[in-house]
Amino acid sequence: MLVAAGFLAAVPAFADKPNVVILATGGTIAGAGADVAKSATYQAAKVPVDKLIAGIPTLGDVAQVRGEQVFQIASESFTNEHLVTLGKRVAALAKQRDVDGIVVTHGTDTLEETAYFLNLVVHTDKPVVVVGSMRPGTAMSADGMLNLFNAVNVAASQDARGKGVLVTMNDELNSGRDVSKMVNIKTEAFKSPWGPLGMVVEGKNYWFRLPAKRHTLNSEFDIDKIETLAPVEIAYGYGNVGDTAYHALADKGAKAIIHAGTGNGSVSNRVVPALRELRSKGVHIIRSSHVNAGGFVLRNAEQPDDQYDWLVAHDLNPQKARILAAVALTKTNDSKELQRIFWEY
Ligand SMILES: NC(=O)CC[C@H](N)C(=O)O
Repeated sequence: MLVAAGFLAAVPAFADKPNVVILATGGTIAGAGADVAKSATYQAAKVPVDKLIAGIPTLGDVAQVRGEQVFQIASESFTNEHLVTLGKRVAALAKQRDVDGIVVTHGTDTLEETAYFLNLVVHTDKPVVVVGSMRPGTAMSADGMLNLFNAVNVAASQDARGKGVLVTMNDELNSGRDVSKMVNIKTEAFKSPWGPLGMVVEGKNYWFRLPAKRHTLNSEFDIDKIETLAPVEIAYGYGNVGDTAYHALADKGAKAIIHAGTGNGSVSNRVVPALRELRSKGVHIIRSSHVNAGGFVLRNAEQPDDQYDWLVAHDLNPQKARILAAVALTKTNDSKELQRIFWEY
């Protein structure tokens, strides 16, 4: 930690160790099961953050660590309000001179959404690391302890600065922008379609690549200026689909609908008229793809987006596209601007 000479007297004796704050929100990493064999049936969001920290005595060798219990929930119950509250807390801590890095413990179901959200809206170059686990701490071969140990190491390290929000699971260092839960029963659950940024092994980071998209300090979005997110919903594409869901979501007030399309964001001819009608009424239509290993949706491929004034989410999966649209719509309602944002972030 760099400290101006004039402030040295105020720095406490443990100042040689970086200060890391763990913001706990729940999930399996705070889960508990009935016995050691229960790796998949257990209750999420049970164990308080102080107990998680106390469970890893060697954390004290890495950093001066303290915890805050922000929420205690399963992440499928995260709302936009939870995102805004958490984002503001991360941003406030990042501004503190006595905080060097921040870890967010999180359920894995929507971890990829929160990590991308923080990556978009928190203006800091300090490491922000989001982490979860696939097995509760009460199970044999629980993965949370090592994942959290790695997360604190990354948050405490100088070389993790300026790389955007990171996710450390299964020894990999992934960008919070790219990473997604690909499988829900393996500890190797989180993957980035374009590969990890690096590995964290025995507390040391090994970097192989850098994020190319705008994030954190280089983002035009700032959580300090956001109070609510725009209502954005997702509708799924599949064979025999009809237009009911799209109309229902728009009737409930959606400002944008993410089309979680088949293949490269293709749209059934049974749905196209409804989407054109909704766009003419002001609802943004954003074509994304629900293919598992990573979609890649280009403008005017499959559908004439220029003619219909629709948008494409490019490589963002539907849930990440929802996050970006919900943030972007707090700044602009212009479709050209929104499309620029989808290319840049
Ligand atoms: N592995 C997990 O964390 C899943 C538990 C729970 N569904 C959650 O997302 O919080």
